[in-house]
Amino acid sequence: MSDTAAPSGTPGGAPIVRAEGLTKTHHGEGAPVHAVRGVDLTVRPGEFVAVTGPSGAGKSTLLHLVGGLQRPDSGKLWIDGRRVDEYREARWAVLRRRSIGVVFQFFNLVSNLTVADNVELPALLAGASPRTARDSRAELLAELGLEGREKSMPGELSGGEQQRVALARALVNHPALLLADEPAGSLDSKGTREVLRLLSRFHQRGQTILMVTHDARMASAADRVISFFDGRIADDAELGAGRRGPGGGVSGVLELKE
Ligand SMILES: Nc1ncnc2c1ncn2[C@@H]1O[C@H](COP(=O)(O)OP(=O)(O)OP(=O)(O)O)[C@@H](O)[C@H]1O
Repeated sequence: MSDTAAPSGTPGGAPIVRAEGLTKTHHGEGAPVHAVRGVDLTVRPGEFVAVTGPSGAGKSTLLHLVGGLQRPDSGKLWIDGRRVDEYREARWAVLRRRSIGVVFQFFNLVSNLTVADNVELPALLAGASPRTARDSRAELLAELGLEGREKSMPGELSGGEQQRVALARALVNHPALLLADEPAGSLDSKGTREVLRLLSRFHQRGQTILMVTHDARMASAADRVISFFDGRIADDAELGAGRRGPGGGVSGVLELKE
């Protein structure tokens, strides 16, 4: 297989994520922890996939491998048709800037930059002109209900607002893949509903999403739910087509009360 060729034969175009036999063992203070033990995974364009499972099952490690935040010990990984498992950090950084948005449980905004700068920075780093970065930032912040908060510092915002800024930052470069690691894990129920509604909205517009969550309601927003147990995929279930609205979204989620 060449460096850039995607595995063929997939209806509807090349997968956004394709993993074969991914493994990762953590070497901490105690015994080695086999967090990911030979995972095969395909995520197709436009899919919203939730990964659930007990604490310590290896869900976050899997997400970190897919986003290049950690390196696999073995296995192959393609992102958007490119073979990436042997990329070094500099190439991963470029790939993440262009093709992968990430949101984390604790937002990870740059605390001494304004909301506007937090969102514009990845666009500028990816080569957008200042004007394009500004326009994209303004459009996303308006869409996410954050108009008027451009000059605020992250610490002045609620958790839900900070997570919406993090979502804007993750999406500003129109990534092929959005990775979300417990995106509502530190939010109250209102913040959780907001994040769920926004993820569903972006998914309806075609955004491919891979999300780790403990929360069954968050998982129910996805097309597909992968149960992760002891470093392996224990179950991989497509949610029924009957649950989908006309745009491909899940009607139950869209009906959630504001
Ligand atoms: N950097 C690390 N060094 C050592 N061990 C680690 C490291 N990261 C994760 N682990 C261990 O690997 C296992 C899997 O962790 P991981 O965070 O991937 O699981 P998880 O399913 O996401 O758990 P949770 O839902 O609690 O976040 C756990 O036993 C964890 O303690």
